[in-house]
Amino acid sequence: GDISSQLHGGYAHPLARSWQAERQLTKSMLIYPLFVSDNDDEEVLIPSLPNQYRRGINRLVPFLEPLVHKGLRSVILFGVPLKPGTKDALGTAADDPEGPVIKSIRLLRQRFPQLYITVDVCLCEYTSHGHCGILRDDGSLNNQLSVDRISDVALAYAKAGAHCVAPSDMNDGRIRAIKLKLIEEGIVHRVTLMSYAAKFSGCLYGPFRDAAGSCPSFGDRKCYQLPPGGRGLARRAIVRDINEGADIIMVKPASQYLDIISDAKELGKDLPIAAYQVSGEFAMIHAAAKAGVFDLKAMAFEATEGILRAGATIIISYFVPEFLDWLST
Ligand SMILES: NCC[C@H](CC(=O)O)[C@@H](CN)CCC(=O)O
Ligand SMILES: [Zn+2]
Repeated sequence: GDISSQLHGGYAHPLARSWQAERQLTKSMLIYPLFVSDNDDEEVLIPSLPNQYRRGINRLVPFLEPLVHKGLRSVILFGVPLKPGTKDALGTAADDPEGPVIKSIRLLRQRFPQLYITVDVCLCEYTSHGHCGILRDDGSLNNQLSVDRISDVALAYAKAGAHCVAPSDMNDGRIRAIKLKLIEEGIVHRVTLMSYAAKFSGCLYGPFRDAAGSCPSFGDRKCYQLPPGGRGLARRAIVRDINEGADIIMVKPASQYLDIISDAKELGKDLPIAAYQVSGEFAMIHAAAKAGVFDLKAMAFEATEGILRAGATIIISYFVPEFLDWLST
């Protein structure tokens, strides 16, 4: 038949099939989420998040040592304050110099000099109301107070030694505020600002909230995380955060938002794009594999193929320990 109709020859061999992909998954693309609590010696399985644990600071090094040896390059830290009385309306504990996050930043920088330490910046784990900011009397986010507080927390983490701060709060203008404080402090040259620029509200964060104890005590996050149908809003938020000084743009969740990842790559073609395969995506793949829908490893890889194809070159995933075993580079 007509020669232009013949495509099979271009992917007849496994290597030729791998050449068809613009981006290949490598260990250096992977960031592994860690839950660090203020109970120094605990190591507690998180029931809704398969194989994931909440750990106290004394359990981090023994856990990470073999992973670093296998090629783990980066982690993202989430603080989980468990001590009663820690939470308040302002999320005061978020930048407690004796808190689990700041102590872990110092420990990991000292113990694993090559490990790139990313730190999530938010207040929802530390506020009594569980929202990602400081509230007005009517329960809505007070933008000015929230942005002031979030940028103070980001600065504290950066001063403690974080290579990267990643504000997941979704308050308007927090990227600009963080960038300005890093500049004023004279450390902007050594701190990456990764924005959760397009982060959508929805039902895929449940297991994380179980792990982090970060459920909103009332209402929801629909007035600050993006509405799932808001493609235009996401494009506007991505452009805004690039203009406010973000060094990396993140889209979250990942597999249900591949068009947004593609938009982020188009709008931020000169920046690395990150994607967060969230707790619900991860738990769903495990649950389906357990139900016999597909092989776990095959689906873990197929999900990342889509995320890479859409344009991400950084993936935050709870599968990272497995990928360190499954990948050769
Ligand atoms: N700061 C918000 C945390 C947010 C979940 C939520 O909206 O509660 C994500 C963490 N950045 C959840 C991540 C996940 O589900 O894996
Ligand atoms: Zn939050």
